[in-house]
Amino acid sequence: MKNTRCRLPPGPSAPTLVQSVRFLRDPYAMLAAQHTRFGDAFTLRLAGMGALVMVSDPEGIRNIVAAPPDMLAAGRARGILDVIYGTRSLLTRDDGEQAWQRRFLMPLFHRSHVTRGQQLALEATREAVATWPADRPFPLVPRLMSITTDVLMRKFLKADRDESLHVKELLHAFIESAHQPLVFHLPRFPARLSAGPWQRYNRARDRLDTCLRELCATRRTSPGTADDDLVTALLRADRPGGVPPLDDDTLRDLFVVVLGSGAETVTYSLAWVMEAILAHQETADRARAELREVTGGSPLTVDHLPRLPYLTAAVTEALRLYPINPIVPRRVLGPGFAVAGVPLPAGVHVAVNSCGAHRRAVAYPDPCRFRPERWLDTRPAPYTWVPFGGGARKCIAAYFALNELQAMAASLLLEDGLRLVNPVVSPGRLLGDMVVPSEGTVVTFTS
Ligand code: HEM
Repeated sequence: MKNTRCRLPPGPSAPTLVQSVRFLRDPYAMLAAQHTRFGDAFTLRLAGMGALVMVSDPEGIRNIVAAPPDMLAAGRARGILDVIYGTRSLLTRDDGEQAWQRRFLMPLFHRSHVTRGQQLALEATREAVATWPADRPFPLVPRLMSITTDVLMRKFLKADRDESLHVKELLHAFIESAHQPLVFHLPRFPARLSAGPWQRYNRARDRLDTCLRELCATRRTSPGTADDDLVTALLRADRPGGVPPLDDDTLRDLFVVVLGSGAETVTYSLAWVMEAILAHQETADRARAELREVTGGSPLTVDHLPRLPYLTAAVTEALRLYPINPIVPRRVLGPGFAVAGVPLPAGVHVAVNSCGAHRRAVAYPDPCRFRPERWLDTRPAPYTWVPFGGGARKCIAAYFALNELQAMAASLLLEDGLRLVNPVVSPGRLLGDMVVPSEGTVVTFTS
């Protein structure tokens, strides 16, 4: 261990527990402090990951995301997520099955599906906002989670209203139980002691898994169409010769990845987008003025969305300052990979430090300022804006999610009565492997 420490880029000397607690409590502040102190390459020690080399310069990032899979593995680096997504989906594996699942799922998020996704996002947002409480503070995050899950369910689950509600309830209860810090960081414990948060987690997982197994059984006997039902599409998929059809456990993991991680990532990103815009009065006024001009007072439709350059810039800028996955990790599998000239031994983790990359002054003058204008005439230079990761394991839904975010933000901003209770951007806290606004974005709403 001592040797390994000597060979890695420098980093804070505090014990793993102390570094982990700091990261858990305020990930952005912790990473910014280390970036200022050590520069573009430094080593953290975090519980569940061990030594983690963080990289934020474009060339270093390119080297990470372009490394061959037998040198750096993404799935194995995400092992901490097994507690939610299991071990059989593309998220947490690196083999030929991962490649097959990726090839199968990517077309479902292709550009040709974006307009439909935005339409669903506008409908679901409008319906939800009509039910929000007026004139009293409430956290926006759970309400956004409900909308983003509805969008994905309407796209991927052919089910009646009651069945959808049931699946949604079980999915949310399961995710919430898995996010309890004790469960998330010590998931193997419940095998020996089923009590407290582990007991809640085991029960929630069993209920969800039973429901999804029943769903698979129903789809086997009375399928939907491959166009509107993910389970049917997966059951009917052509598998390469000799590869067995997908079993229920794999279908379960894929379902939880697409609906669960899909909804969470969009929810937390949207919460940051809304905090950033609403906390900056000039930005909020300008985005609302743009919306009013483009819609001309008529209801917002998907046709208006491509004509909102300022709002699009504000979304891009919010994802720059508040990337929900500030650590995009890979596991070093063998010799040959170096960071800043330091060869990394097998077994350590190396990660794209998106938080650091997004706050480099050379790429972004006045980097800590929220300034959507910087995007009005510019596109990000390669490997300087990486909220969706990169390379062969880049997010399969990046373009789809970006457009969904823009549609939902537009719909929410048209509500003039939506205000932050405390009009500043909150610090973040870690929830699972994502950063969320610490208080869940508390707002008031006057209809
Ligand atoms: C704003 C929303 C989103 C953000 C910020 C986001 C971010 C990310 C990031 C950082 C990665 C890791 C990339 C890497 O390791 O290089 C990733 C991977 C992934 N994302 Fe997303 N994501 C979002 C939305 C979604 C949605 C809506 C879905 C599906 C419905 C999705 C499904 C996936 C999957 C399956 C992977 C793993 C791909 C693989 O390993 O081959 N994401 N995402």
